[in-house]
Amino acid sequence: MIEEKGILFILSGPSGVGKGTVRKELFEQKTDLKYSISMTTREKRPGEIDGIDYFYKTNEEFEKLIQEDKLLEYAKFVNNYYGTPKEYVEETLAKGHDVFLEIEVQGAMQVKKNFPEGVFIFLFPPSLEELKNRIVNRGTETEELILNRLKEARNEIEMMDAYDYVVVNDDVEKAVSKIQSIIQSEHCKRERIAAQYKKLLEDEM
Ligand SMILES: Nc1ncnc2c1ncn2[C@@H]1O[C@H](COP(=O)(O)OP(=O)(O)OP(=O)(O)O)[C@@H](O)[C@H]1O
Ligand SMILES: Nc1nc2c(ncn2[C@@H]2O[C@H](COP(=O)(O)O)[C@@H](O)[C@H]2O)c(=O)[nH]1
Repeated sequence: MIEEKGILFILSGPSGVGKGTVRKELFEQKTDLKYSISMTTREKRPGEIDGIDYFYKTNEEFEKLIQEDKLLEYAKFVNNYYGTPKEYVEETLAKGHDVFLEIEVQGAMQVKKNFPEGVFIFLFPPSLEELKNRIVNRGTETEELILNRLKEARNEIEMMDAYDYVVVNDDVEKAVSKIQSIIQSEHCKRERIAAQYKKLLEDEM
């Protein structure tokens, strides 16, 4: 029997590189991917909606989810918890849909341990200066939080080699188009494996 599970795509990279912007644009264009909405303990930003941007949790609620093993991965990032709901991802993949995660690097490395067959994409800034400009100009963080996020960014960039693909986000449209190509290419790889498997079965008959 040929396995028809969906593919897990993980988009990661330093804070402010444009993961959310690129992911939103990708989902404007590509509708058959399923986005896994994360859980977080951070404060809602103006305009964010519970159940669309994140599922907002208290620390106690989040720690209960950890204890109950309800998260595929989680990380503490600049004093807040972030995590991926396990059941949603597993059930959606089992139904044959591709799932897309947009998460930071520590979490991506946990996913890699449990889902080595996932496709790991690192979004890279055109420069560290531009990364800083993007976080500052977004205007959602205090100066202290911006500095903390930039400090993390240096460690995160060092993990780039653990990823399958690196996409430079100098231009949103170009980055989305590259991610679309990666998705197509991964599907072609799976089709090749399925075809080889089918041929093997036919040869045995
Ligand atoms: N290619 C780009 N060129 C110029 N500005 C960009 C580009 N991509 C994203 N931005 C801008 O950079 C800022 C940060 O983008 P975004 O919030 O998507 O980053 P992020 O990686 O999701 O950040 P975080 O990890 O902190 O959530 C936003 O103001 C966004 O409009
Ligand atoms: N490990 C995880 N990281 C996540 C998840 N959802 C989002 N994130 C990442 O956290 C930082 C900060 O996000 P922000 O919304 O406060 O700017 C960013 O890198 C996100 O990609 C998750 O489920 N797990």
